[in-house]
Amino acid sequence: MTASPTPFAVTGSAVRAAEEPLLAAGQGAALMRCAAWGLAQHVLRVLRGRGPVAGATVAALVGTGNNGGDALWALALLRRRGVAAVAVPIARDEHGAPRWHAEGWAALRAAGGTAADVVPARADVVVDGMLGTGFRGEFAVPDAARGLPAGAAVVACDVPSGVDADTGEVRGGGVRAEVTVTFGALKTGLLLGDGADLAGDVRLVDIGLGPHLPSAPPERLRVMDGPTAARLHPAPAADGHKYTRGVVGVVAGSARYPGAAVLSTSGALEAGAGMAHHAGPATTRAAVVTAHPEALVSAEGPAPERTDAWVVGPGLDTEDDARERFIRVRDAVLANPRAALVVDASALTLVTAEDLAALRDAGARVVLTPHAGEWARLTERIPVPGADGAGHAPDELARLRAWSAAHGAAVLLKGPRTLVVAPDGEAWLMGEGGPELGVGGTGDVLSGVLGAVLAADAARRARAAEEEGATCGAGEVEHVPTLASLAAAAAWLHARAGADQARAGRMTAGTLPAAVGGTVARMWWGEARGTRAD
Ligand SMILES: NC(=O)C1=CN([C@@H]2O[C@H](COP(=O)(O)OP(=O)(O)OC[C@H]3O[C@@H](n4cnc5c(N)ncnc54)[C@H](O)[C@@H]3O)[C@@H](O)[C@H]2O)[C@@H](O)CC1
Ligand SMILES: Nc1ncnc2c1ncn2[C@@H]1O[C@H](COP(=O)(O)OP(=O)(O)O)[C@@H](O)[C@H]1O
Repeated sequence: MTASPTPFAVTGSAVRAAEEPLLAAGQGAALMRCAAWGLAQHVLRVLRGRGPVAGATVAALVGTGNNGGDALWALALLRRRGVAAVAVPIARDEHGAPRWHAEGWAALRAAGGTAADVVPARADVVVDGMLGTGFRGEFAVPDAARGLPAGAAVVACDVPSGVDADTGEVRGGGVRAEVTVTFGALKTGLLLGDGADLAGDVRLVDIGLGPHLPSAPPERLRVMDGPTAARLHPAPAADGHKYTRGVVGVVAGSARYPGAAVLSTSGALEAGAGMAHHAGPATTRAAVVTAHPEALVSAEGPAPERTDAWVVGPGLDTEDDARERFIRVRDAVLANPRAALVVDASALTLVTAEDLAALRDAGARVVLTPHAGEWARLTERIPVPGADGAGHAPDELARLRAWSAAHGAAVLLKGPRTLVVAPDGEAWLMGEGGPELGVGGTGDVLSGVLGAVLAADAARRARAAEEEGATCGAGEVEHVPTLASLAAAAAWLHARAGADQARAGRMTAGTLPAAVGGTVARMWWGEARGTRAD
């Protein structure tokens, strides 16, 4: 199987930096032509979806910089396809002449395009070529961009105007696009925050920047997808057994919240754990074995040295013995830091900066899994370093990275766009799934899925280390999946399962683990054996 490359995004600033050597080598015009050609192809695609191309009208709102230049060149190409191409400048000089890319306008005029003060009411497509990666300060929406024809599709050139291509922040006004055609690389600002809401369907046009783009964190934001998740959570080896598939310790649930123990343990088992061992009070132990006869249960949990990953937190009763239960898990991981640790739900209110420091110093692989509210409360207790008085660093991704780096633990911030960051700045976006997951208990399931994915990885590492020892280190050192990538893969599996089960008309967290099982089975063994989520 040839591995498809994992999608990624970089900041707009990184793209600008990547362009610099090419601009210095006199390739600016060629880059722009390339971008304009890609933009024109996507506008044609939109036009074809609406009717005949010849005779259609495309207007572009054109700014003063190269973003406007792209739009003008694209209009010139479209004009040659029989499209009525109209350029609307958004800035004029003191003599009333448009301030825009001179060569682009000359090309459009030569092709038979026209200029106008307003977007014609008959426009089928409006290209937003006002501001791209050069956007600074605030965007005051010009009159020409207000009240666009209701039937026109808006296609943004590179970045919707008003969106910060680095962060997704919208400053001043912002343009809402149906399609954003972006050049050189996906921009992080199109995948995060309000920028993601405004960008619509994002299409990437390769303009040959690849070798010049940054390859390392913190510039890259990787995007989790199915093939990548499948590589990170592979089918068990033919000679695999329960220990090589990973043992998950699940410290969850309480007399008050027994269901969380069931959901988390079910998530671990259905995601393929070799064994799940639940530690809890009699009530939760009974509930877990009733739901899963294959689960092990005890008051104290599995032996630290036999455990590959621990999940702690879902449904702990913080008015009861929750801190003691958390400490037992922390100490088990300190005793065997080969085991990964998932800190979820109630445990997010129990973990201290000192706990995290001890775990980091022991080399443990820790992932905290807050939703937005838990993240806000966590960072009140354990602040983001460098945050201003209001507790705000520049943007969410930067805050996550700063916190993770300071405390040596990965963070998986749950939500409609789940983000995972690791202490070295590695970051993943998981955009799979939708609001069907927004029901109580789905996070508990995720904690178990995450435990299983991390346990499988820890068990594989242990086995590889043993085999390495047996061959006196002669073997090749394999690529080691990172903690952040594994966590993002688990979130992808969970979200895909949610989408699968929603399509099948099931909407509760209780049925989600079975859908996880179906999703994993399809991933491992193909459609024929993966029927449960259908
Ligand atoms: N640099 C290159 O070689 C390439 C650039 N490309 C395009 O060029 C764009 C970047 O071009 P530029 O660097 O010229 O930047 P932009 O065209 O994004 O914007 C710069 C212009 O907008 C003005 N401006 C900035 N913030 C403003 C605000 N808040 N309100 C009003 N005006 C504002 C600036 O004064 C400047 O005139 C990219 O997004 C992409 O579309 C592509 O053609 C590919 C090649
Ligand atoms: N609108 C949404 N779109 C996509 N995923 C969502 C949405 N709302 C919630 N989720 C996902 O659902 C899960 C909810 O987890 P959590 O808030 O911990 O719930 P609980 O504590 O009830 O188990 C997370 O994986 C989150 O990413």
